[in-house]
Amino acid sequence: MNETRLREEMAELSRSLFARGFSVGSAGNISATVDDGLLITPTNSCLGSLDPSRISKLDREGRHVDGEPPSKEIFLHRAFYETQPATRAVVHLHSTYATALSCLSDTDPNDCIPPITPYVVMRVGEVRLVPYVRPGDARAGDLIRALEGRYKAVLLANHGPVVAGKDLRSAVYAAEELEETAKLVVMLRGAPVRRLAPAQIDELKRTFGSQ
Ligand SMILES: O=C(O)[C@@H](O)C(=O)COP(=O)(O)O
Ligand SMILES: [Zn+2]
Repeated sequence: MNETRLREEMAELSRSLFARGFSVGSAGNISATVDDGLLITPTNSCLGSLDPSRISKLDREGRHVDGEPPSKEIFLHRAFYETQPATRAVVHLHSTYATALSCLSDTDPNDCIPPITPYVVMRVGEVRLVPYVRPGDARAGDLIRALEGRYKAVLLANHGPVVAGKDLRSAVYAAEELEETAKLVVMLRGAPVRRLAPAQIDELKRTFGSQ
């Protein structure tokens, strides 16, 4: 996909997320790679009204070369690209239920989103909790790098989800699936939930791989 089309797709998908309440105000940020660097939503921008031509562009060294000033979470996004060669897009949201799980003190940090449906296994996989740092703190990048690329999705403690994908649409769809599953997890709290069995999870991974 060429850069012009990618900018348009970033604005379209962001608008769709905003319209359905996955993001409010100026919360969240989205990035995607291009041949000579990456595009990222401008800091303090509203996902509901991005201007494709004003989206920030950074070169391969992370220098701001075009558009409005980039999201302050650039360290977080770059850490995913550095540790996951197949990742081409990263989505960070404050979507309500995933953020609720990121705040609950009894969320298992190694298994924030249990494998309760096939689709969350196929689209998201295991989700790790990353310790709290202030939004925009470069240490968020260090915390992601420490995971050595093993997780496609994480919850930032007391903050919200971050999801990586092989392209922008995949990352957005995975972020949506993570949020919908977080909603189920919150709704089912206290109920005797049946998780998918390891053999069922293995079958899904064998059949569908990482989408
Ligand atoms: O929570 C925050 O402040 C950031 O993580 C965020 O979601 C929005 O920051 P910008 O992308 O810099 O607007
Ligand atoms: Zn945030």
